[in-house]
Amino acid sequence: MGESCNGHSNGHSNGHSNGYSNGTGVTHVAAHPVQDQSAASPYQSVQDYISNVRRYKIIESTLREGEQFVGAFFNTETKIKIARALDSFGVDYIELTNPCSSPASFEDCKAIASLGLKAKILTHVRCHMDDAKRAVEAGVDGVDLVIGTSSFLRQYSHGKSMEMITKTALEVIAYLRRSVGPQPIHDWRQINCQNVEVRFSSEDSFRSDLVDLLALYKAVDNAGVDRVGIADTVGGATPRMVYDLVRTLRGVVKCDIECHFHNDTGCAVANSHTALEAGSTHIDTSVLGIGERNGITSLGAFVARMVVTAPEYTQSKYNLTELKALETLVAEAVEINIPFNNCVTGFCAFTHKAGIHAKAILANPSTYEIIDPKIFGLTRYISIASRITGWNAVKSRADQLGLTMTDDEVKEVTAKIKQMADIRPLAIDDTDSILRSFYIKKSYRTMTHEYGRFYHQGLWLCTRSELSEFIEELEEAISRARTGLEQPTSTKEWEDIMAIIEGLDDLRCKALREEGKMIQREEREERLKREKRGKR
Ligand SMILES: CC(=O)SCCNC(=O)CCNC(=O)[C@H](O)C(C)(C)COP(=O)(O)OP(=O)(O)OC[C@H]1O[C@@H](n2cnc3c(N)ncnc32)[C@H](O)[C@@H]1OP(=O)(O)O
Ligand SMILES: O=C(O)CCC(=O)C(=O)O
Repeated sequence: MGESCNGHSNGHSNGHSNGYSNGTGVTHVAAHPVQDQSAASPYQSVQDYISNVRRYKIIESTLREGEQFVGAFFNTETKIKIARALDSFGVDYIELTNPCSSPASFEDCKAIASLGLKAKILTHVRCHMDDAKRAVEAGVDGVDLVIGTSSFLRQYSHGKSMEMITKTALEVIAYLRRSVGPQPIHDWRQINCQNVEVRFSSEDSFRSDLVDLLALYKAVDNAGVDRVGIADTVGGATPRMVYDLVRTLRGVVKCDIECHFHNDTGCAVANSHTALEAGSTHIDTSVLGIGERNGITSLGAFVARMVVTAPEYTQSKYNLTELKALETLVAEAVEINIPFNNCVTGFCAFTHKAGIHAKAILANPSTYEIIDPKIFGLTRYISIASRITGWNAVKSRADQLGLTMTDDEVKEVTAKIKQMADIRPLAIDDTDSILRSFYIKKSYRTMTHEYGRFYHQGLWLCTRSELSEFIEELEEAISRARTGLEQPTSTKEWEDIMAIIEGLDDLRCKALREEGKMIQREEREERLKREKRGKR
């Protein structure tokens, strides 16, 4: 049985107070190292020559894509707070809203670019000369160019043909290159000595013509971009589609490949992982996945996935224990709750309920956990307040509360908990109360019995060592009775226990007085003996 924690339980898990936690009847158990999964875990994907799962980079777009979330409004101060928190978490890039969006967007871009963060600061702009110029003025480390390439976007968004897109893209890329320093035209990559990165991305890549798309990517790659991007703008791609497209593109361009997945059909994290397996190098995320419509790959869910796939890389590169605070910061900024079923930080993400699960979790958490909550600075919990609770879980709770019980007693009290849980949902306080009441009744019986024994044992038959032993036993009994007193379930029980304590205390005083007298007697006898010896 795993070690249990003596901390008190308040029914909250992972620090959330979103209205569910008070009634969940959960209790936390001590962190228990997950069995080493590094060697044999089937969840770590095969590392072939093309896969980047063990060297991926995160382009964090809460301050760009996230600002497209309907509820988002970030003032400058909040943007800076979020940027600093992302930087501290360890993301490689922070992407900001187009500085053309508004005067404040431009100023915020400039302010964040001058913070001196470790993360590179990017801004996301239309593949258009005016936007590119403004991006450079904002002083960012890199510019993410984007333009729609699907027939939908060509017709209904910007109205450009593929030829026009290619022409504009090459002009803008050339401009960005010029704007960042001297041009050793023979080798575009050396221009990077100015530390400005250029990425070119197609919007709606999966609904774009593959031949056109690859030709465009080849052209911009030759023009010297640092990355090309693929975007599943409407969130319709499946992992297999992602694998095919990224794998094909990997064979066409030399530069890095960034991927951006919307979550309309719930595939964003899976698609991100698959993209890395297929040769993508950079993944776009946002905190809690916020973005246009229902958003994109969530940073937290993505690192949860990657800590399983690539534990050493992910844990050494990112400060995972900061995830909760980061998500809380963003959740508060956009006035949402962290969803109950959020990966890692959802309030029940590490809460185990069914008796079979709880027993095994107490013995070894790896039996029902793929991630050790400790990696994220969090705690696992066991719910012990339902009809599907088992005695092993109840025993662990009794241990936490410091209530010593035999297995048979725990089984008896488990039956009582189930009886009550069949009638109505229980909170942790209910089960604790059942446990305590059971314990007090048992202790009361024992105490009454002990009291009688002590009382009748009396003080007159004792030697001094018997008396000391008797006092020790009394003190233990008083302390046990006090434990009962801390957990009374009714006034009557409280009064009974008080009476017992007073009785025991009285006996203890008498015994101490007796002991004192004995000591004095012994000392007097000793003195007399010494005096007698002296006279002789
Ligand atoms: C899928 C994505 O998330 S892509 C990124 C989306 N991000 C944003 O839209 C950033 C926030 N947007 C904004 O602040 C504004 O839309 C701005 C400043 C970019 C443009 O604002 P406006 O000039 O008022 O235009 P509006 O938003 O109505 O329409 C978009 C314009 O961009 C054009 N456009 C769209 N994509 C591109 C592109 N990749 N390259 C060039 N032009 C483009 C459209 O044709 C349209 O131009 P129009 O004025 O000739 O009609
Ligand atoms: O720039 C990109 O790669 C992605 C743009 C975007 O937000 C999208 O297409 O959904």
